[in-house]
Amino acid sequence: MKKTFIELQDVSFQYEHTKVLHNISFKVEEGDFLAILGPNGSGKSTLLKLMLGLIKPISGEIKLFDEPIQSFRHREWIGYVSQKSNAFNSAFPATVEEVVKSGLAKKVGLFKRLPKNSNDLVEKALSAVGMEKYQSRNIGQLSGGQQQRVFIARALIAEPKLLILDEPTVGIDHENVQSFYDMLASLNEEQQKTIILVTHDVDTVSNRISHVACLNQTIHFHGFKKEFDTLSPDQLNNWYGHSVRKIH
Ligand SMILES: Nc1ncnc2c1ncn2[C@@H]1O[C@H](COP(=O)(O)OP(=O)(O)OP(=O)(O)O)[C@@H](O)[C@H]1O
Repeated sequence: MKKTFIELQDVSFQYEHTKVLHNISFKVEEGDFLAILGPNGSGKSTLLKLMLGLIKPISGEIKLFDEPIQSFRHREWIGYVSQKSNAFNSAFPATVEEVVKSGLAKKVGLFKRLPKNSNDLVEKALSAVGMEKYQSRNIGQLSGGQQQRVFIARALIAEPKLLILDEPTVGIDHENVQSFYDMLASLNEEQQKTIILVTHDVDTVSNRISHVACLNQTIHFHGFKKEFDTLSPDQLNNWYGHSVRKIH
């Protein structure tokens, strides 16, 4: 039987007086490659923050790797790449290698000595995202998509079981989105990484994704990508609250 990595049961959340999430229940299992899809303001980032334990629900229960989130201690099992991580300007004084190495702190502790094989680990993480040739480049000199790959490598170096990516394709031009998804699919299939990403853009829900969850304050649909493809445009428009295009 597949292991459950994340489970939410009747989770609700509000900021002061604004209700954001209502009775959310769903599971993410080992091996899933899940896209959480929802319009701007639908609560996607809030849902990720709840899953990461950065905020607490007002009601409901969250489990990580079958343990209540309150007692879960293996933070290094979860790699998170936030929406704003690739907002570097070209003068930022850090190389790709340094950025990726900084991800080791999560595994070995902030002030501990880096392992002897840390250079090999950097190479391995960079090659998993197709960025091995950029090791000594300045991070600020890379494109948005390349920076995003480097930040995924920084998460990968701590060897997480689960990768959580907030709007990873923002800043990647249309021609490069497909190869970006191919890279994520190879992390999912060849390196057995379970992946959750959130996106507001229906057009970027690639065929490489295995599952889709549609979120707008609550979960309107959660199932295989193939089932998602059979939904009518009207259903999708209803959940979104405005007209959206679905090309896949
Ligand atoms: N710290 C906060 N305090 C009060 N309200 C907030 C806060 N953060 C988010 N919100 C509100 O909660 C709602 C959901 O925000 P959230 O960022 O989770 O949505 P999202 O789906 O990730 O949006 P986007 O696609 O624009 O990033 C929005 O109405 C937002 O204005």
